[in-house]
Amino acid sequence: MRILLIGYGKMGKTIEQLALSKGHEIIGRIDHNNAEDLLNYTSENADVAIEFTHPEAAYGNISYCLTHGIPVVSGSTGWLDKFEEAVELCKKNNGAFFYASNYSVGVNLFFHFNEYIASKMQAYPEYQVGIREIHHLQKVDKPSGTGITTAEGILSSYKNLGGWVADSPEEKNKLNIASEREPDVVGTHIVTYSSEVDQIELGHIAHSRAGFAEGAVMAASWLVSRKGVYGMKDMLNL
Ligand SMILES: NC(=O)C1=CN([C@@H]2O[C@H](COP(=O)(O)OP(=O)(O)OC[C@H]3O[C@@H](n4cnc5c(N)ncnc54)[C@H](OP(=O)(O)O)[C@@H]3O)[C@@H](O)[C@H]2O)C=CC1
Ligand SMILES: O=C(O)C1=N[C@H](C(=O)O)C[C@H](O)C1
Repeated sequence: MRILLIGYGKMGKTIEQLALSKGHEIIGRIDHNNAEDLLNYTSENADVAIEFTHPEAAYGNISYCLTHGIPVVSGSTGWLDKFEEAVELCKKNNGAFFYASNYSVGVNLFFHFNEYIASKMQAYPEYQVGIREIHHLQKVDKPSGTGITTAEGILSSYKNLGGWVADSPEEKNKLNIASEREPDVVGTHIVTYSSEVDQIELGHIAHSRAGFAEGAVMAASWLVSRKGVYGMKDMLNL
């Protein structure tokens, strides 16, 4: 595949290495400094774009791809207030758009088990549920996209909780997502059910960015022959 990398930071570089090792071609690398070079790309020269940038930049990059016939795989977080607009744009342009807050297969299994556990735990109100996410110091958004997806998985069963809150454990009728920032932590997510007498935990710890890159390149290969809006549940049949 001829891959256009939009975002050439930690993820862009990890994806490049993996994609080259699998025999793909990187036809362009876009970052903050050469953002206008995006205008050089269309469906004529790019088979797919893989976009990992910044909350402020993601929607613009995705909409460019969707309006220029380039299938786009995005992993950027912190921009999802515009997600429905991206979905509409994709439909209007008969485009192809893949989004995941986390491309690791392990995290998507964690999402699956998280939903199952929540469906059982909601019957036991003596357990208070909470989420912790821990990331490196360079992360610009919080809570993490993965933390928010985890919260949505719990809230689909916990109808009595009126949404999630960030770093506000005192709001007892909401699901708290606690964010911690520490040097060199790739991405850790832990769901805790805590009672007076015991505690149950489900967690995922990423040891490197390789799992995110694997999933993103897999999604790009999967998307190029499709039209529509997709996520990891579609690709992995979860
Ligand atoms: N879904 C998933 O599985 C994962 C998602 N992420 C998410 O991916 C995103 C990127 O993460 P990461 O690579 O670690 O971050 P980095 O900060 O290392 O890299 C971000 C890159 O985006 C570039 N960028 C910023 N603004 C623009 C713009 N306007 N146009 C084009 N490029 C731009 C930056 O350029 P410059 O350096 O010049 O500013 C940099 O190259 C984040 O939102 C993160 O949360 C991360 C890991 C996994
Ligand atoms: O910024 C990161 O690094 C990560 N971001 C994603 C998120 O916000 O969930 C995924 C992963 O945890 C790493």
